[in-house]
Amino acid sequence: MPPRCPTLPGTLTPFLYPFLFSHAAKRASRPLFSQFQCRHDSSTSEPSQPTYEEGSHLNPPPDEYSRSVFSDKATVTLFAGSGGHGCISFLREKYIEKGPPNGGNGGSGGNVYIQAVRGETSLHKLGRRNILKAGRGKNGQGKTRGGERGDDVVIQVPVGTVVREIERVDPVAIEEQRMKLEAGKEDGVDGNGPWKLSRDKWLLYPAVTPEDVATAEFPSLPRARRSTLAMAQVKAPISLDLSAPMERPTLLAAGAVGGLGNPHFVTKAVPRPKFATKGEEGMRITLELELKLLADVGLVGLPNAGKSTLLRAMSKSRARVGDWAFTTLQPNVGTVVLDDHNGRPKSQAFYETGEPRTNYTIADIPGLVEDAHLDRGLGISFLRHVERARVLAFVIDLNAGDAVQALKALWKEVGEYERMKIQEEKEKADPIVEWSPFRSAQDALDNRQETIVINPIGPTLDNPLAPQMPSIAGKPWFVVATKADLPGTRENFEALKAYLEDVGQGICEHPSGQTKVWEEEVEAIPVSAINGHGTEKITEWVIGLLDD
Ligand SMILES: Nc1nc2c(ncn2[C@@H]2O[C@H](COP(=O)(O)OP(=O)(O)OP(=O)(O)O)[C@@H](O)[C@H]2O)c(=O)[nH]1
Ligand SMILES: [Mg+2]
Repeated sequence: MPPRCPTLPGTLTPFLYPFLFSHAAKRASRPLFSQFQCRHDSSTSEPSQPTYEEGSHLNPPPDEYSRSVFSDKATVTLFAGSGGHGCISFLREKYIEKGPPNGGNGGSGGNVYIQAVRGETSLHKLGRRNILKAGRGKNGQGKTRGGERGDDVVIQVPVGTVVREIERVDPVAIEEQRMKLEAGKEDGVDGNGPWKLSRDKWLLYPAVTPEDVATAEFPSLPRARRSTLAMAQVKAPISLDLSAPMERPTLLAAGAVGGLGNPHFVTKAVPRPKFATKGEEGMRITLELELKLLADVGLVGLPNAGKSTLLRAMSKSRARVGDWAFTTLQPNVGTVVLDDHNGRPKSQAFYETGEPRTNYTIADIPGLVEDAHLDRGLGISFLRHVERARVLAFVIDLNAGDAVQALKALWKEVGEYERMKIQEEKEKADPIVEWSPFRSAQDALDNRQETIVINPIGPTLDNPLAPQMPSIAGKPWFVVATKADLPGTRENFEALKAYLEDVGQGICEHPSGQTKVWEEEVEAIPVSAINGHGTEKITEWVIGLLDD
């Protein structure tokens, strides 16, 4: 791999307007990476002939791209393990002709757990597998040996996943329900008593003939049993918001218990029972998973701004790069490792849990076009990702016209989208009940109708930033001014910087057009992603924002 900051002879030496940059660095109150400075020349003249290292990681040949695999939604069906069958066996020893029963119980089925972990960034693996089955418990064996437990399944999901239950089939609950319904009845439909209907729940000794089965007198079937672990299960219906990494997995579905061996059915009348019970069937749960938090930083920009190149410059991502719009059609998430390769984290940054931060994630979001909020150019599906980043980095191409206008255009789309979402939420939160209490015949003839609005809760248009709503304008943000290596971009950057200063001082309106916004200093960081220059400053800034 080429070095992170390749210094090409004759190019980019005056890179990144040092006089502007050093001023910003001085003002920034977050110098967490003291030893982490990008080397750049002190000359301030514009570059004349940009040349890039062809075929490098940042300017890759077409066959160097990895296929983007990302999914923010998945539906999975989980099967808890079924229990193993009980065993029918008898002691066999010399001089003991008809030994007592000694069949072991079946092992219980495997459990299904869920765990939110750092490092996972997408749900595509789960979406692809679709069905996850815990292992079945092994059958019991002779000499009172119980069956082995089935293998557990742990579903690992990215931090920020929301889990909702769609469907649940719990055979034990169905059985309990059936028993409750038939509890009062003396006899079942076939006159054998309610419990004896379930002949399929019994296992018979191999030597038993079909006639024996038909006429066999079974004892009452034991109640459907749940494993004791079921107490620790997440309450049904499952609804989880896994917004923090979990030290231990949480139990979603406990495996079913195993069947009972034949010693359980010994009575005076039947000292050597030739039957045992089958294991319970495991439950089936269908879950819908959705990624609420995509990454720590979301790159928001117009098409072709250089977002994917920036992601490649900052992480080991092999996102597709191309000199045309819509190269990226679904988010690419990259991880920026903060380690300085000496075994110690490089920064003094910490996760919310207090542990030292070792990395952060960046999502390269597909480009937004004008009227994206009206779903132009797959707009809504792209904008959906914007609200899933903790910090927004607006990527502005300094070589593509007025940077301030580009920033305003991006904020306009984001702001409009947010307004639409709030309106949608408001409609959901205002259940309208149409009610016609006909009190008299006359009333009915008049066809009177009343409309009652119950609990107008949640954010409204008057109060768009009401609590419990994630607000995009309230997220920390900054600007990455990219392609700063190209000639004639400095003025554009200066204008952008001046504009952001005005926004900070309240001279200019916030580009989102909203009033309740994130109010801290907005930094503009010039970079040349294609050369990997200036990206360290982004890391420094992001860490500061994530730490706040
Ligand atoms: N000169 C220069 N060119 C750059 C820089 N960054 C990206 N480019 C070029 O700009 C073009 C677009 O880059 P991408 O990274 O694909 O842009 P994008 O924003 O991901 O584009 P979409 O995915 O289509 O929205 C490519 O030809 C890059 O080589 C830069 O810092 N300097
Ligand atoms: Mg791209």
